[in-house]
Amino acid sequence: MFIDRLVQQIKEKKSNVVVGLDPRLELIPRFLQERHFQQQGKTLKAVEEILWDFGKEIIDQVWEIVPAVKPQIAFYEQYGIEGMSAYRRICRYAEQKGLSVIGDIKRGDIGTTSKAYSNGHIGSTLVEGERIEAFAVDAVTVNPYLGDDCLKEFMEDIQEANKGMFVLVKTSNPSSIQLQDLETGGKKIYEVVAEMVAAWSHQALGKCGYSSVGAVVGATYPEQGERLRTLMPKTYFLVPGYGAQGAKAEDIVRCFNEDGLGAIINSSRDIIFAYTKKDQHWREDQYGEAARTAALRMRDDINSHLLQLGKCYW
Ligand SMILES: O=c1ccn([C@@H]2O[C@H](COP(=O)(O)O)[C@@H](O)[C@H]2O)c(=O)[nH]1
Repeated sequence: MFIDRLVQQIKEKKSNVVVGLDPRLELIPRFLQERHFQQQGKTLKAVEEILWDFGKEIIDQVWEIVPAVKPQIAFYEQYGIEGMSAYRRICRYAEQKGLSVIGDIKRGDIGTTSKAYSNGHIGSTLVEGERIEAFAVDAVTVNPYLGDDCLKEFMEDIQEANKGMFVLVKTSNPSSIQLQDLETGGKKIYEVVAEMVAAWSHQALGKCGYSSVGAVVGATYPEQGERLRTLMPKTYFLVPGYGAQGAKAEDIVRCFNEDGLGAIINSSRDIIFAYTKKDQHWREDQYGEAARTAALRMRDDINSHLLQLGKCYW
C-alpha cells in the first residue's frame, strides 16, 4: 500500500521532510533560463525545458535524503500544455528515483467528475478498451468541500491501485479560519472533516498501522494540529507551512504520534530556492547543493525536536 511504502522510506532515510516542487520562473537561476530562451526563444517550450532542468537537479540532490516530493501542479499548469508536460516528466523522474510523489492538485467535484480526476492523477483512463496512466503519481491532495461522494471516487484507486490521498482538513493559510473554524453542532468544520477522514482512513489501513487516506494539516495552527492528532490517530498528516510560512519545528512536532510517525512536513520555497538566501552566499550554479543543505538542516531540526520529546522511530 502507498502508506507502507511511504513509512518504509521515512524510516530508511530517517527523514520526515517532503520537498515541495513549486518552481517560480523568476527565481530559477538566470543562466538556466538564458540557456533555453536562447535556444528556443521566449516560448512555453523553453519554459518546459527550464522547469525540467531545474526540477531534475533538485531531485538529483535530495532523493537520497527525503522520502517524498510534492510537486504543486499550479506552478506547472500556469504554462499550459508545456507546463503540464514538465509536471509529468518531473513526477516520473522522482518516481524512478524511488521517491513517493504527492501531486498537490487539490481537486474534488461531484462524484463522476471526481472519478475522472482520480483516473487522470492516481489511476488510469480507458482508451479504446485499454487503461492508460496519464500522470499516475502516488498520492494527491483532495478538496473535501463537496462531501463524501467526492472522496469515495478516489477510494477505488487507493484500494485497488495502491495509491493515496491527503484530504484538506485544516489548511495553513491565514483565512482558513473563515470557513474551516466555523462551528456547527458544537464542532468546528475542520473537526467534522477530520471525523469524515478518520472514517475513510479505516478503509485503507496498511501493515504499518497507518492509512493511505491522509490529511492536510497546516503547521501554522499547532494547537489545532494537536487536537486533530487525537481525532485522526491512524491518519498520516501532510503538514505544509514550515519555513517560508513561519511555522517552526516546535509547532510541527505536535502533529506526530508518540511512535515518532504520523506526519510528513513540507517545505517548498525555503528548500528549492535556498540558493537565493543572502546570508548563505551560494552561487547561482550551486542551487541544487543549496537545496540539499536546506533539506538536511530541516531534517535535523525536526529530528532533534522529536528526540527531545522522545518521539523517535529509531
Ligand atoms: O494548507 C496548505 C495546503 C497546501 N499548501 C501548499 O504547500 C506548499 C507550501 O509552500 P511553501 O513555499 O513552503 O510555503 C505550496 O505548494 C502550497 O500550495 C499550503 O501551503 N498550505
